[in-house]
Amino acid sequence: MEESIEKYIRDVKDFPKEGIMFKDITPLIGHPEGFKLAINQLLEQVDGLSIDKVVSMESRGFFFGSVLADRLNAGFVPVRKPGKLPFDTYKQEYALEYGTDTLEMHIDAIEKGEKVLIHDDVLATGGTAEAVVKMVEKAGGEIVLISFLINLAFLKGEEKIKNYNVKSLLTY
Ligand SMILES: O=P(O)(O)OC[C@H]1O[C@H](OP(=O)(O)OP(=O)(O)O)[C@H](O)[C@@H]1O
Ligand SMILES: Nc1ncnc2[nH]cnc12
Repeated sequence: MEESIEKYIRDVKDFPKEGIMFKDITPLIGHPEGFKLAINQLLEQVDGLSIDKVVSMESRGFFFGSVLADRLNAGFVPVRKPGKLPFDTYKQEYALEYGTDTLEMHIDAIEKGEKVLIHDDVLATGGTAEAVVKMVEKAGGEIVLISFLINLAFLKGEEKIKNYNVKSLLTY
């Protein structure tokens, strides 16, 4: 059986709020062998798909998203929290497992018809991923894969992005 990244994920109880079991990926990225393993497994998920742009969300999505873009010879598109991107942006509100927020993406970051991989570390309620999907589609991008390290399946986030090709390395 293929080695799992699971041993590098730390559970932190009641962070950032009581009742949340936080999946901490800092041990994963802190161990070179864990980081490499995760990168290689994320690349296996892409499995020959041609990708023009990798889109990832601030901030934990950036850890792997930019590496994937380099390895796939794709461009990298940061989706950021409000007020951080300097040029004109699409804006999308969303609900989180622990609050609400807005995300932004530059309006010229994706060209019509470009093939897009959306990557984030964790799929929880799916609000973040759904917001990013909406902005990518507003820009005219074609979403070929939405990839995660971890799917917290009990939060049913996949239902919000059920019409897409969704893959995760670990499911809880
Ligand atoms: O599926 P959802 O319920 O929308 O939650 C998943 C999102 O929550 C976390 O980000 P967070 O907003 O905590 O920001 P961070 O990456 O900057 O820590 C995580 O990195 C995902 O982006
Ligand atoms: N439980 C959780 N652990 C880590 N990241 C998250 N993002 C949303 N919920 C999370």
